[in-house]
Amino acid sequence: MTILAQAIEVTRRYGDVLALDRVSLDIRAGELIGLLGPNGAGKSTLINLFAGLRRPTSGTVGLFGGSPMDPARRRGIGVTPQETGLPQSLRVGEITDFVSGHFPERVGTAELLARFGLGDLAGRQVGGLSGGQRRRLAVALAFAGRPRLVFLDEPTTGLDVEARRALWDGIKTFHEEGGTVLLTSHYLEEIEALAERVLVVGHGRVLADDSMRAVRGMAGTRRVSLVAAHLPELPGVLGAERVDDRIDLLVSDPDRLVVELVRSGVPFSGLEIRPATLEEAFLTLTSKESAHA
Ligand SMILES: Nc1ncnc2c1ncn2[C@@H]1O[C@H](COP(=O)(O)OP(=O)(O)OP(=O)(O)O)[C@@H](O)[C@H]1O
Repeated sequence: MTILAQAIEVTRRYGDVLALDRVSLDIRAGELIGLLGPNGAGKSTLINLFAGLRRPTSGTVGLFGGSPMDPARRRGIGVTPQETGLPQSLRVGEITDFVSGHFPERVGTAELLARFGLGDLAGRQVGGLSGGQRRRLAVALAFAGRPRLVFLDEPTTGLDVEARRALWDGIKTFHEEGGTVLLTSHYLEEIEALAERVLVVGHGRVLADDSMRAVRGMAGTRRVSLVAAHLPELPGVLGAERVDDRIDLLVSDPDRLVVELVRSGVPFSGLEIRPATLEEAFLTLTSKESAHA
């Protein structure tokens, strides 16, 4: 599969701060990648390097087979940073025309706005938009120049459920048409809903880079759920939660737990075992990392 962007042994320092520490990864055509990591893990720095806004301290960053500093290559990407400032007095349609005008190929303004649920707002001044509408416009603009590769840094932070879904639809349509996306999010359900590949970063290092399914399983934990009045001490229980008469146990070895449970003779029913969620995997991966840091 064609590699659109690549980081090879990339380190980025800001003075004494080591934001990225020998990171290597490929972004291949057609992928939708979720980039996860706690605050300060180095996610925005990585996007800035791919977008040619920063240079690595050491290592190599490639975009479309050359340097991201080359403006001709940068025209092939779309970026929405975490914070954007849009001119308040311009109308939504005017800003969209203005941004599209910088690109040789473009999505028509009406089509672009419709894709992101902004079709009715083309004539509205940006100063009159709600925070959520403004954020959706900022994300839509990343797609204006028919990019091959889009970087979205926390695209839906602060959006309500409906606005978030409108944005997801726009991102999904782009991806279904063959577009490539790397997005960061603090909403794990967003990464679960959109991404096929998950990258977990912590302290500037890549802690996991695999399919959604594999990353979920990586933590090696399972959730065992059952109905019981009380439970004895059981081996390998990492966490427990009771809701009414149902008890949820986060465990490392579900087989052993069930054997011990049966051996204990305590009555129980409704036994269910399922893989850990992305959130559980994420917490396990990043807390292991802090323990080693
Ligand atoms: N311009 C800068 N000057 C100094 N330090 C910086 C600069 N930009 C980032 N850093 C530091 O580099 C580290 C990585 O920051 P980065 O913004 O890449 O993290 P992040 O994963 O995007 O975090 P968040 O989830 O909070 O957005 C942090 O310790 C941050 O304080």
